[in-house]
Amino acid sequence: MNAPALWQRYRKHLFHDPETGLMLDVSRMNFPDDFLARMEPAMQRAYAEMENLERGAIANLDENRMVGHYWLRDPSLAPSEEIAAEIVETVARVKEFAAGIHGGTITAPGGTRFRRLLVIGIGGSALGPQFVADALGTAADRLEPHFFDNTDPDGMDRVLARLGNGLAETLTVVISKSGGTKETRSGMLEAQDAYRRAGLDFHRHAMAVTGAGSELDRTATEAGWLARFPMWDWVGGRTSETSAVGLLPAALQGIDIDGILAGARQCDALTRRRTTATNPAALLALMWHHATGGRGTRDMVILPYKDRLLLFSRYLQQLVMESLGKERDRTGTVVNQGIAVYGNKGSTDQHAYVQQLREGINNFFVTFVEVLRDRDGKSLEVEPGVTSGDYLSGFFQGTRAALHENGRESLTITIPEVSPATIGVLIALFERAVGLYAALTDINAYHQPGVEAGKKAAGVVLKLQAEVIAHLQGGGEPATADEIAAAIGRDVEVEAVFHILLHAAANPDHGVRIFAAEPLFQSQFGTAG
Ligand SMILES: O=P(O)(O)OC[C@H]1O[C@H](O)[C@H](O)[C@@H](O)[C@@H]1O
Repeated sequence: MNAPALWQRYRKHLFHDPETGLMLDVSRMNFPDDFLARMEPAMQRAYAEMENLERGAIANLDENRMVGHYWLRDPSLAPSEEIAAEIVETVARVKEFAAGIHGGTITAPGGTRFRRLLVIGIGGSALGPQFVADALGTAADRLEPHFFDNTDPDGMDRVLARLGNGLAETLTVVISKSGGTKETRSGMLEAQDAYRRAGLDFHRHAMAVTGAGSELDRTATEAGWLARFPMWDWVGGRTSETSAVGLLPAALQGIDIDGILAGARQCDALTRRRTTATNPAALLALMWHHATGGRGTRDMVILPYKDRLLLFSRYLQQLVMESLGKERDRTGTVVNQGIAVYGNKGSTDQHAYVQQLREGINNFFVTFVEVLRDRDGKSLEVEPGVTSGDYLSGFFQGTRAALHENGRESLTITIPEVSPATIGVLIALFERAVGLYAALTDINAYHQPGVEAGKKAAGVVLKLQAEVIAHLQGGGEPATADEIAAAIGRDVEVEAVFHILLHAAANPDHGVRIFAAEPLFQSQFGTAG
């Protein structure tokens, strides 16, 4: 297609909303001229389904739950006065608590002002807060955010080292919808121990965001933590950024959460439209369907040309892949659905994998995110008449053109700047696009049966570990993994026994020693000493 034809295609399909500044360009996606018309009946059915969802239908049938994240930014949509009131009250409490911290009416013991924030969570209880904290953080942040988002001891030590002697002025927020996630519980116990070792009362520095009555809720209540904020069963982890999960850490950091909510609300109104050409989420969902055949045959590469949006792809990996990556569709048919998501930021990624995108296997489509504003204020000229921001924009446009010239598809989301409102827009845009795409492909986007398997398997490993360690601590001569597995009647699990022994021998915690041999699996293990 020559330049005039491309310009015509660009103008024909360009979505632009003057109020939010949001633009969506799908012109470099090679969908046939009749594609949108062919998909319209299915799209209308998806709109109808989404309207029912917003009215409070049990849209998550597998867990018999409503799906209410849209109500979080417009409580008037909630299906009951009670839910609407809970939403309004929670936002008010979040803002009130943050104001108390910032104003110094809520302090650590001895009147110490809180200056740092340690958020402990994983999955949807960390990825959204991390994305927003990075995207909107500045040197003027009221509390400096830090995260435990894994059960990695060294990872937590690194964060604690950065906090140094600052635990006394660190407020810890433990986030877990279920209240029972083991990684988050490990993080809480590790943090609690660090406060203890610093001679501090953890409960006077701790808050929780969790489901009412959960294990975490009970812990926080019994220990008298500073505050607890609710998570509801009609908000999924990966769609919880506009609930207290995201709003509390953001408000404590000093971010304008009303701006985030307003942007999301405005985008929700746009993506509620039933005229496809004017609905950016519908256009996104249709482009995903075109690019992947509704089967996930191509990967979604997220390429924001803005450092502040570096974590957007990690956030979208959960939102898209945990929603769409399902074994069965809603009829029970095995479909093994999903769309893989990866990417970091441009132009940096041009020096990493864009080579493959340009010339290699054509198994992807790119989602560029263009941010028009370069920075606050003017830039210096890095060349006569050229700024670094001009280069960034030039590299975005050049990469988009270079991919197109070689038959590689891309779409471009443009926002005027990175702000609370535009971050709210981006979050809401993809939440809706995922929901609409799931409707098009008959998937329940709102449950995650697959993650339970991994959790159960971890429990089996830890039970086996207890048997192995007990056997070794019972004395006896050093023995190989084969001999130990046989001795505890676990011959079949000998490989797992071997991994358990290798890990135990690498750490001082269980008193296990390796007497190394080659090949390695003939090494013997015994108790140290
Ligand atoms: O918030 P929590 O209950 O601790 O759950 C944290 C995460 O756990 C699992 O991985 C779920 O699949 C995620 O959707 C959830 O965000």
